[in-house]
Amino acid sequence: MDVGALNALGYEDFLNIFGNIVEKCPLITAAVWSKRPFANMPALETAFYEFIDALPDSKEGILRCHPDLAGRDLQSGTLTPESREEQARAGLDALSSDEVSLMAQLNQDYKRRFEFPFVICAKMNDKATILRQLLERVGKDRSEERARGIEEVKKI
Ligand SMILES: NC(=O)N[C@H]1NC(=O)NC1=O
Repeated sequence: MDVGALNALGYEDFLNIFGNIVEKCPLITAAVWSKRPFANMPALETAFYEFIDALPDSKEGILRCHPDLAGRDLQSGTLTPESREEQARAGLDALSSDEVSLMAQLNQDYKRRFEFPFVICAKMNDKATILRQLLERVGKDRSEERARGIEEVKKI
C-alpha cells in the first residue's frame, strides 16, 4: 500500500487492515489512526511504537493479550491467523508431545512468577532458542521482563 492510500483510509478500513498489528489490541490501532498523515510506512510503525512507549506500566496488559507459545490455542486451532503463522514459522506447530508438555510447564512457571505470559517474537526464533530464552528469562526480575516483553511485541 502506498502512503497516499494509507492516509486516505477512514478509521473503519484502517482498523480492518491493521487492527491486529498488536495481537488482540485494536484499541492501539484505533488510537494510532489519529496520527495521520503518515510520512511513509515506517512512520506508521513508529507511531505504533510511540503509542506503546507512552503507556504507563500497566502496558503489561498488552502482554496478557498474547497467547502462550505452543499453548492451548495452538493445539485447539483458536489462534489468530497472524499468531498461527508466527508460531508455525518457529516450528511450534510440529513439537513432540514431550516438547509440548515442557513448553506448557515453563509457560506456567513464567506466568506464575510474572502474572503475564512469556512473549518473544516467534518468527525470529526457533524452538531451541525459544526454550533457551524461556529458561533464562524466567529468572529475571519483573520490570526487566515487562520491558523485554514489550520490546518483543514491537518485533512481532
Ligand atoms: N507468547 C508469545 O510470544 N506469543 C507470540 N509471539 C509471536 O511471535 N506470536 C505470538 O502469538
